[in-house]
Amino acid sequence: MTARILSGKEFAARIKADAKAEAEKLREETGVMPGLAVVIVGEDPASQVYVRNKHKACEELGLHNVSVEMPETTTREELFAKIDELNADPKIHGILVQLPLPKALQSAEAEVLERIDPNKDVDGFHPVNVGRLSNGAGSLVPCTPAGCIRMLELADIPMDGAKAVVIGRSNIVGKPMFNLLLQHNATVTVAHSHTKNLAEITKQADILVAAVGKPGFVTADMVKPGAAVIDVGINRIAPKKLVGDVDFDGVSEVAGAITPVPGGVGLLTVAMLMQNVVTAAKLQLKK
Ligand SMILES: Nc1nc(=O)c2c([nH]1)NC[C@@H]1CN(c3ccc(C(=O)N[C@@H](CCC(=O)O)C(=O)O)cc3)C=[N+]21
Repeated sequence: MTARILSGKEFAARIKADAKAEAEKLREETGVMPGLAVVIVGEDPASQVYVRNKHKACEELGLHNVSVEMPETTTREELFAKIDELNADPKIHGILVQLPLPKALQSAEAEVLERIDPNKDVDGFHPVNVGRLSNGAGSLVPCTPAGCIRMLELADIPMDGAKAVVIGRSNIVGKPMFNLLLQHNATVTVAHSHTKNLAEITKQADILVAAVGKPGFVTADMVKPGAAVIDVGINRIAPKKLVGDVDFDGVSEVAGAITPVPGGVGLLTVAMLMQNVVTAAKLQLKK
């Protein structure tokens, strides 16, 4: 069997088209165009690529967007002041502080994320939004997991009653993915670096999500025939060579559906960010 390739490009286009229509309707009704501010501290080259992709998407949708570039030497107080300014700016509905922060600021990460107005938190990383998601009332949900769920819906891959296994327990992917799959009535297991007999567990999955950060970690012998395999990994193994956490060639012989890297989940992440900017604008107009 050869797996159906779930094209990030195709599903991202549908998510962006929906967000664009919603943004245009909002503009007609209220005169407000949703706006995004991306704050990038320091000069991590990978971060610069992602930030560029986010701005391209904003341009494509006609969203207002600004890029705030701050030097590597930025202090915690300077970053707080910038966030306060964006929180108060009526043209900005979404604020994203690109992670990882430079080393000197990493210990302040939680405080930085909590400084963002929860209704402008388009990453869904603020504890208020984490709590809302956990309670089943999330509106600003982390973009990568939300994009994966939307893709499963659009691809008609059933979650209700399915057995889902998520490998990885990060705040950005693993934990929110667990909550979203659970809300869609999947039976969810979260596996991680201390999990014993991992292959035995992953082989039961109808939906397998890999968010580990290790190139080629998921191999064909770990996958149930016909499963949907979602590869969240982004591993740069050479300057221009990006691979996922899944051994794509081997696993695509066993799986029923699989996302490629690049061209998979990364594109869904950016598309769902656009949707979150529109959702955030609506939340603020309601107040
Ligand atoms: N506060 C915050 N929010 C984030 O959402 C966030 C972040 N920090 N830090 C880094 C990660 C990573 N991320 C990606 C965005 C786009 C692609 C993307 O567009 N990928 C393309 C091309 C990638 C390439 O060619 O390098 C693809 O997979 O085809 C990937 C990864 C957002 N992140």
